[in-house]
This record gives sequence, structure tokens and C-alpha cells, in this order.
Amino acid sequence: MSILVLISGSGSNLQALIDAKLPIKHVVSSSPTAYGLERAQKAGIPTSVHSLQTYYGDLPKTAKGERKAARSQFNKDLSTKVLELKPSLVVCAGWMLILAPSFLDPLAKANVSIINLHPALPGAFPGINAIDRAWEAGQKGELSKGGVMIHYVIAAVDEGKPLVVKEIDLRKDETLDEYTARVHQIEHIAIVEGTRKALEAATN
Ligand SMILES: Nc1nc2c(c(=O)[nH]1)N[C@@H](CN(C=O)c1ccc(C(=O)N[C@@H](CCC(=O)O)C(=O)O)cc1)CN2
Ligand SMILES: NCC(=O)N[C@@H]1O[C@H](COP(=O)([O-])[O-])[C@@H](O)[C@H]1O
Repeated sequence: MSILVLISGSGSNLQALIDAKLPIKHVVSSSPTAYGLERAQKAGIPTSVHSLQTYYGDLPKTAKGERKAARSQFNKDLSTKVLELKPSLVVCAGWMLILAPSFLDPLAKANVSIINLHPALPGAFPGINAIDRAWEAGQKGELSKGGVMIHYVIAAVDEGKPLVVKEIDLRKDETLDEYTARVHQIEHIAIVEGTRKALEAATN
């Protein structure tokens, strides 16, 4: 049993997985400057970088067709790299790119599940900046609960079946930084719990 972790940034959730002694086989970062790469290397975990910018090269943003093709190849090549490493499970721990069917389909065919950490409750604030959006809704009195979930990854972003859901109360007298710090604390618990659950499901 082993997991492959996808990251894009600081890697504090990767660090939670490392500290919990989960069987991490490899870490792939979408960014060559992600601090999470240093965390993995310090823990003796092999790493690699798979950068979308490398596939885009000098293509201008107006070259929509060529960029779409490049992004599909990025996803296909990522699936090849991942499947060559034969993980039991892929964990998106702050992976900040939407995964295309050219990645999802080969993994589904190989029965390799993918899970993701998302800092919101099921059905709320899909996509990026979910922490800020939840906090703002709380400040406006529109929402009393934020949260964190670990969910299976499907093509529809952040709509896969939840594995772990943890609610967090939204407080009017709390700054964004204070709320964010609480969310991160819960994330680090949820990602270990969710990864253990998904690993168990993958082996049964
Ligand atoms: N097909 C799926 N891909 C991903 C999922 C998913 O559920 N299905 N979860 C995400 C993680 N994530 C939220 O939890 C997320 C990350 C990034 C984005 C996004 O819009 N990315 C943009 C780039 C954003 C930017 O850099 O400013 C993009 O990919 O073009 C949405 C959701 C992981 N992938
Ligand atoms: N939609 C996904 C998303 O927004 N994920 C966010 O990326 C961060 C990664 O932090 P890390 O690199 O320190 O683990 C996490 O805090 C999580 O909220």
C-alpha cells in the first residue's frame, strides 16, 4: 500500500501526512518552487515536478486551441507518470489545477482512486479561494458554518463523494487570518483521517 501526493505550494498538508507516517511513495508538484518539495526531500521521499507552464511554453493566452491541447497532454503525461509509480491512492494536497479526463480516465481504468482536500463543506464554494469566500459569507451573516472536506475526485470540481466532513463555526468577531488558521488546523486532521479511510477502502 502506498500513496502518491500531488501538491502545488507550501505542503503543510503533505507535512501532516508525513508526520502521521502514511506510506508516501512519491510527491509530484505542479510548481518547481513549492516548499512542499523541500518537506518531501527532508523526509526522504522522492519528488518530481510536473509544470503546466512547461507545456504552455511561449504559447500566448490567445492561443486557446493550442493551450487546450497542451493542457490535455499535460494531464495525459501526468497520468502516465503516476501509473508508472503504481500507487494505491493519489492524494491532492493543495494541488491547484483542475484535473482533466485525460488524467482521470486512465487512473479510473487502473482502479487508482484520487482524493482531494477542500476547505469548504459539500456543495459550498467549489474551486479556489474557498476559505476567503466562506469567511466573507460569515461576515455578511449569510452563513454560520464553514468547514473542510476530503472527497473523491471526479471531473466535476469538488463534487465527488465526501469521505470526511468537518464543520467549522464562522465567527463575526474573527479576522480572515484567524479563521484561516483554524481551517488549516482542521485540514491537517482531516487529510490524515481521509487518507487512512481511502487507503482502507482501496485495499478491501
Ligand atoms: N477534476 C477535478 N480536478 C480537481 C479537483 C476536483 O474535484 N476535480 N479538486 C481540485 C482542488 N481544488 C479544490 O479543492 C481546485 C484547485 C484549483 C482549481 C482551479 O480553478 N484551478 C485553475 C487555476 C487557478 C489559478 O491558478 O488561479 C485551473 O486549473 O485552471 C479548482 C479547484 C484539484 N483538481
Ligand atoms: N481547492 C483546493 C484548495 O484551495 N486547497 C487549499 O490549498 C492549501 C494547501 O496548503 P498546503 O500546500 O500548505 O498543504 C490548503 O490550505 C487548502 O485549503
